[in-house]
Parts: sequence; structure tokens; C-alpha cells
Amino acid sequence: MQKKIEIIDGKEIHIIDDIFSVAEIEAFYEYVNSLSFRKREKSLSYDEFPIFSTDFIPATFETETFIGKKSREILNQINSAGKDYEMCRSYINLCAYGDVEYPHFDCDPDQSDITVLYYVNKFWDYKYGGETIFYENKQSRLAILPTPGRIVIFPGNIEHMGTIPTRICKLSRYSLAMKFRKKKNHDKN
Ligand SMILES: O=C(O)CCC(=O)C(=O)O
Ligand SMILES: [Fe+2]
Repeated sequence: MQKKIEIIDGKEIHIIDDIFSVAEIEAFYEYVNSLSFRKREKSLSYDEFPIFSTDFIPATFETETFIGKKSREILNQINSAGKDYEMCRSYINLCAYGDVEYPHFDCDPDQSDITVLYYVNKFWDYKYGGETIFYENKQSRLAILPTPGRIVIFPGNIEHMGTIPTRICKLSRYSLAMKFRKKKNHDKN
């Protein structure tokens, strides 16, 4: 396992590689490739060009899939408060050349949500683009390639965007997004 930390706006972005075997990466990719998607994922509420996505049941995804389990394990390792968080959404984004995505936040500035991204494709050429870009004060600060099997963990209140693959890329770009939120003490749900 290889870990790298980048700091933006005083907040840590963790980039983790070499977690999964080639067979695991391929198996999950083939599974995702077999799913049905609906074009409804919006980066912003007013997004006129939603991209395809498909949702999993978060509680099941976290406890019953090897990627969900591993993501939880790594989150608890890098964040001592990880145990106080629950997975509130898990879904796959699908985008391809011609789609549109926008810079956005995954939570309000005063919230402490954590996003875990997993790049699903089993092959990715850097010339395909498709980096996740992170912003600080509306300036791009960091671009992370969707390298197969890579996990990126960051606070949801950093502005970011999954970019669209270039024209030479004939593949769909898949990213798995797992959104974690602090449990409420007396949460009845
Ligand atoms: O696909 C990516 O790189 C980013 C996805 C994302 O920002 C999201 O699902 O909220
Ligand atoms: Fe996001």
C-alpha cells in the first residue's frame, strides 16, 4: 500500500495506491460494467447535463463488499474519528467524452463530511485525462489521475470536480463515491 498526503486549504487529501490486487480491480470493474445506469447525477442543483450514475445501499455496500470494507478500514486508520462516521451514500459516477461536470462541494463549508473515491476502471492511460481536480479559492491546486484501484479520501468541503475523459478515450470513466457523515448521537434513522 502506498500513501501520499496533499494539503489544500489546511485540509488533508489522502491518495492511496496498491491496495487491491489486479484480480480484485478487474472483478469490480466487470461487475460495474454490467450494471444499469440512469442519467441523473448532478454536480450542482441547476446542472442541465446530469451524468449517468447508479446507487448502492450504503449500509450493505460498506459491510458486504471488499471495496466497502477496505474503504472503511482505511478511513478508520487515517482519521481517529472515523468510527463516528457512517456511510450515507454510495454510488458509481459514469462519464464519457462529451459529458459535462462542474466544480462542487460534497457538503456545506461548516460540515465535516468525508468523501472516499475509488477509481473503478481496470485500465487508464494518462492521456485520457479524467483527473479529479481540487480547488482552493477558485484556483485549481491539485489534479489526481483516475489510476485503476486508487482511493482518494478528502473532506467534502473542499471544492473539486471529476473531469471528463478526452476524445481519444473510448471508455466510460467510472468512479465509486462513498460519502461518510458524522453519526448523530440520538439518530433514530
Ligand atoms: O469522479 C470524480 O472524480 C469525482 C466524483 C465526485 O465528485 C462526486 O461523486 O461527488
Ligand atoms: Fe464530489
